[in-house]
Amino acid sequence: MNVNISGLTKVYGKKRALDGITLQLEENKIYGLLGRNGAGKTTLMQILAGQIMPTGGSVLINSQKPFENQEITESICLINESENFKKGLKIKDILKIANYFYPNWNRETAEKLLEDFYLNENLKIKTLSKGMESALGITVGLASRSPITIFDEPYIGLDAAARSKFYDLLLEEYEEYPRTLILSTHLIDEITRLLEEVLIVSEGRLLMQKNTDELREESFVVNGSSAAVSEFVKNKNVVYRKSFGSMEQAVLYGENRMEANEAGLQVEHVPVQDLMVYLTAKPKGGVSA
Ligand SMILES: Nc1ncnc2c1ncn2[C@@H]1O[C@H](COP(=O)(O)OP(=O)(O)OP(=O)(O)O)[C@@H](O)[C@H]1O
Repeated sequence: MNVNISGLTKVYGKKRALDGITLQLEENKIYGLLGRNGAGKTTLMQILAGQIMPTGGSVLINSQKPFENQEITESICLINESENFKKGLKIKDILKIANYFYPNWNRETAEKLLEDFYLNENLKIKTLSKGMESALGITVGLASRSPITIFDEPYIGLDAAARSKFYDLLLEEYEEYPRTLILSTHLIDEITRLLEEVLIVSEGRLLMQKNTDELREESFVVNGSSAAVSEFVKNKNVVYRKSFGSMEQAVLYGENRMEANEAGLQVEHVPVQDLMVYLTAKPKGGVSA
């Protein structure tokens, strides 16, 4: 399913949660939706999933508006950080509802994932720990096999081993049954390897949409003498700079790392999480994609 978002705004009272977002998502890719607290990620995902209405602009999924449009919403599964399931139900009830709601629901996958996360179908939602509830959300999200599956920080309470299992299961499922996956998380460096494209949102605006490999190639840290670094960064896009005595470090975005090598500077990789922090820092605000 293709997603076309144009000039999308969402206003809550005086707050512009989304402020003119334009982007396209292609079918069967894994996207990372990144940004600081309050950037507008959840709002964007809820609009995509047809759960809330935009204030302005348009969202078209296969040329249709998603809001209260069952033909579209049954093809989208949004798993939130918490409160995905009614407390009084049992896990097996959730699976039955999911089977009814999602046309591509796969019962065997759900059973396998429950086993992988050591969850018993007879447990009531209200007895689940935070981590167990997250594992159930992940199970429903992956077993839904929805053409657009969105995970909004789905790892609350999951320990590092369970998160790592989630990432592996997600890749396994995606390889076997490709779909569009949108992941939003603050644990950015954990998921970077999964992402084909990175989207960074800041203060309701899309700051960047880039292929992850290109992003890695075009962003880097240079270290060297202050004189050499100052000379190199002239007229370049520097997103962060720090001095240590006579030495200096600079982080560049959208530049050619070969030039830094040729200038004799020490060049290092910059983690996407750090890059996001630099790009969304105030007062600089960021740079164009
Ligand atoms: N229902 C609402 N009523 C009023 N303001 C809201 C509502 N939902 C979101 N907002 C505001 O809109 C802005 C964007 O919120 P949103 O939850 O989309 O951000 P986010 O990027 O998902 O943040 P986080 O990473 O902290 O979850 C915030 O300033 C938030 O306070």
